[in-house]
Amino acid sequence: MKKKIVAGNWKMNKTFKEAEDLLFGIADALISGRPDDVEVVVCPPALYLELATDVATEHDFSCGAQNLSEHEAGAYTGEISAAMIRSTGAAYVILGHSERRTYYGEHDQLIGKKILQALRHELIPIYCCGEVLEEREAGRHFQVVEKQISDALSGLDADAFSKVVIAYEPVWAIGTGRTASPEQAQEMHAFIRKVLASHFGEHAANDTTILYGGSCNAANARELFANPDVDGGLIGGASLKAEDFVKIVNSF
Ligand SMILES: O=C(CO)COP(=O)(O)O
Repeated sequence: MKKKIVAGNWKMNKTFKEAEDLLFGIADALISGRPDDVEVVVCPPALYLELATDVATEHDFSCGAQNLSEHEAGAYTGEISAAMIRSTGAAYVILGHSERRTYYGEHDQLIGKKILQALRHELIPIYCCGEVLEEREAGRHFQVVEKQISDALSGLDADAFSKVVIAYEPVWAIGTGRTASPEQAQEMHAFIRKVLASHFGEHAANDTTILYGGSCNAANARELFANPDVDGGLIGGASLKAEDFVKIVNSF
């Protein structure tokens, strides 16, 4: 089912005490007011997931991880499995983020395996796609995003899309302060829905929640979320301050 979501990707930030403060800060700010129909998702480093889900359960928000292993279990030093993440009470997992593609060599085929692994363990993948600046300037952004979607999601049945979130994150907008314009975001989100319809059917297109990510903040969220195909945001920097993050939640 398509829904409104605001998700915070903390990336590799916060010590334990800082994470605790931020989680309680978010909980407090949400108590002061929030729209009923927006799901709030917090994605801290995996180390803090159990703590986060404890706070989240009491304050009606959800949690997600930032990555998982494509393997089930076993001798994979340093990896974290889907079952482990699910056992903390987390409901979501960010997969295919451009930072993982760039710094850790993740590619669509591997990400596709991780998506299936997430679904197998009842985690909702937030699949990130988006072009780099060169690709946009060359007019290849639609082609790039279509390929990322068809390659990584090719193993899914049409029914799975009710349990998949897509985040369009143009790489040139991530952490740069340069946001996609509301028109650019809407244009790409509508295109993603068209791609989903043509590869997986109308249901997949209508069921899938599509978030925008890339320098989304309290000042520009309202304009971005006002677009018919923008179902919410995946927030990086602005999710690290409780007040800013909850302002974004209240931008619908
Ligand atoms: O990468 C992002 C979320 O996953 C976006 O990061 P910023 O909001 O810091 O640009």
